[in-house]
Parts: sequence; C-alpha cells; structure tokens
Amino acid sequence: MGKKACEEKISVECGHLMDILLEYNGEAVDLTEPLHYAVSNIICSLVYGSRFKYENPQFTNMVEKTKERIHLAGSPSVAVCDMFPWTKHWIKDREELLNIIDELKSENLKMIHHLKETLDPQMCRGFIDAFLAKQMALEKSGDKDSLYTEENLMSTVLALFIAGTDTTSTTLRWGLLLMAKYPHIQDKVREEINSVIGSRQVQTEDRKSLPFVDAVIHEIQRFGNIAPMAISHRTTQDIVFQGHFIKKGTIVWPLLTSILKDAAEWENPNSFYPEHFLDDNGKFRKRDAFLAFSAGRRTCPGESLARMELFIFFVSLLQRFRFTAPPGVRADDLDLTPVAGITLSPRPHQLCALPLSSAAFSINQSNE
Ligand code: HEM
Repeated sequence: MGKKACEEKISVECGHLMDILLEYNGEAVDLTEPLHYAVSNIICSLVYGSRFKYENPQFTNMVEKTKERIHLAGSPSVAVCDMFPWTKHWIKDREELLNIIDELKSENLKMIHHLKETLDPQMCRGFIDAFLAKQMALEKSGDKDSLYTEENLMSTVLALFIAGTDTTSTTLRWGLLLMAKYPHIQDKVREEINSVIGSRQVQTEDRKSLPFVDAVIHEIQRFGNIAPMAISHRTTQDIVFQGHFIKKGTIVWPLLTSILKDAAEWENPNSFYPEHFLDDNGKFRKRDAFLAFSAGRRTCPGESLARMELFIFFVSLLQRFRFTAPPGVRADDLDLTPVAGITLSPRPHQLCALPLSSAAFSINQSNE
C-alpha cells in the first residue's frame, strides 16, 4: 500500500477520534481507550482492508485481548520465563498468555476465512488479500517451498497488531500528557501549526516546515522511552562484543534506555527538552542517539507507519483541541512516573480536551 493511501487511512481514523473527543465536550476523561481504538483501527484498515465501528464487539474484544497479551508479556514472571525458559511450566501468567494468543488466533482465522471467500486477486483490499493472492499464484506455479504459509500469515498478522497498537497509542498518551504538563510548549507547537498550515488538514510533507513540532514528537519518544528493552534477540553465532564473549544461542536484550537517557549524549537526559532536536537556528537536528525504534537488521519494521501516525494524530489533535489537566489539578502536579511493563506507559490519568474555535468542523469522511 502506498504512502498516500496510508496517510488517507490515518486521517480518516483521526477524524473519528476527534468526533469522539468533541462528544466529551471538554470533560475530564481517560484518553487511553479512544486512542487505542483509533490506532488499532489503522492496523485493521491496512491488514483486513476495512475499519470497524468502535462499538463492534468483535473489534473491542480483539483490542482488549491484544492489550491483555501485552500486559501479560510484560509481567515480571513472564520476563523471568523469557530469560530462563526452563521455568516455563511453573509460570501461571504464561499459561494465560498462551490462552489469549489462541483466542486472538481463532478471531483472526474467522477474518482470514471471510477474506479468502471474497478474494479478488486483482483488487487487494489489504495485507491479507495481498498475501493470499501471492500464495495462490505460487501454488499455481507449483512452488512447494513457499514461505507464504497459513502459519506465517497468522504470525505476521498477530505481530502487526501486537507491535503496532500499544506502541503508537502509548506514545500519543505520553505526548498529550506532556502537552498538558507543559502548556508553554503546547502553545509553541500550536503557534507553529497555525502559522504554517492553519486549519487545513495536515499531510506528512508538512513535517519539513514544522521543525518545532518535529522536535517535540522526537522528544516525546525519547523521554517516553516506551520500549525500554526493545525485544529479545538470540545470537546466531559466537561473538565478541565490546570485549565481551557472547556464546551462540544466548538471549540478548538491547537496553534502549541506556542510549535514550545517556547523559553523554543528551544535555538534559531526564527532562522533557525539545531543544535536544533543534539547532541554534531553530532547525530540526537529527540525533544518532535517537534509537526509539532500535537499530540494525531487526529494527522496527513499522517505523515509517508509526512516524506518519504520530505526526498526523499529534498535529490534528493540537490543531483542534487544547489539552489541560482536569479541573482542580495543577499542570505541575501531573505525574510523569511511568508504569513499568514491556512498554513504559503513563500512569492512569484524565485530561480535558477543550475544543478550539476551528474544532467545530470534522474531517471525518465515512468509509465504513
Ligand atoms: C511509536 C511506535 C513504535 C515504536 C517506538 C516501536 C519500537 C519498536 C522496537 C524498539 C522494536 C524492537 C526492535 C529490536 O528489538 O531491535 C520493534 C519491533 C517491531 N515493531 Fe515496532 N514500534 C512502533 C510501532 C510499530 C508499528 C506501528 C508496527 C506495525 C505496523 C510495528 C511493528 C513491529 C514489529 C512487527 C516488530 C518485531 C520485528 C522483529 O521481530 O524483527 N511497530 N518496534
């Protein structure tokens, strides 16, 4: 799927999210669920070729199960099991984790069967269609060793949901919380948006003309440090790394915190400081130590989608709403201590999304 089509799907979903925020009418709410639904629906659009209504129980159940799966994967006992696999039979959370994976598989199997029955290989609706069309073409040509198997399809689909939802929505939650905590930065973001693009719908090409916004989004990711240990890897051969011998088959966790919060790399490693990504002339400054998506051959394959989502959501939301602490809570008192897990997320909190004057219009285009 092309960049333009992705951008279109993100904008549509962002429109649905903003309609929900308008319904709250500035009341204090926990934004976790609407953000999660919106981001998850983008993956649905790309994978299945269609989005779901937020009230659809099949959708809400899948989102819930994916959330539970991520939560359990980050539980201390499952982490112990990942590090010492021989403990697996005693870990109850692991059993629950496997049950959830089974449930997610059976929901996806239903979706895949439906898509297979209605497949037109000339008109792929999403990733699953493209996979099935390729699988059919290879079968026809007599290819017996194809990697286009049902098993590979299922694990790729599950990986896209699991890796592509919580990461982006948690980053957005950090972003809005940080904007409410630091209103002067929020004002500066909005000033730049207003002067460069006004109230028209944002596009990814606008990033170049919005250096402060770009710096703020990078700093949200650096400060939020949402994937502190990335994911586990295993060495495929004996290797000496920085003077340490590591045996073939060793499980290795790349600790991204060590670089994202490295005092030798960042002027204010433990503060929210967008200037980390700005030069003296206020232009965006790329930093080699920005490894929020990790590095190397197993770096995050969803990086460009995630960057597009973060940019379009963040700009669209700040164009139309002011995010503040709930009545009676001072901005200073908003808590930035993360909840630890396999991802680092903000503590449960509420914010007010106050519609700005131009927020009366909705960019929502119904494609349900
Ligand atoms: C802000 C958003 C995101 C962040 C910070 C993030 C970060 C990461 C990190 C740190 C890894 C581990 C890489 C490693 O261990 O070297 C990873 C893996 C992965 N990410 Fe992302 N990610 C994000 C969004 C997404 C999205 C939107 C998708 C899918 C569309 C995605 C799909 C994946 C997949 C499939 C893997 C596993 C790759 C493998 O096993 O080789 N991610 N991500």
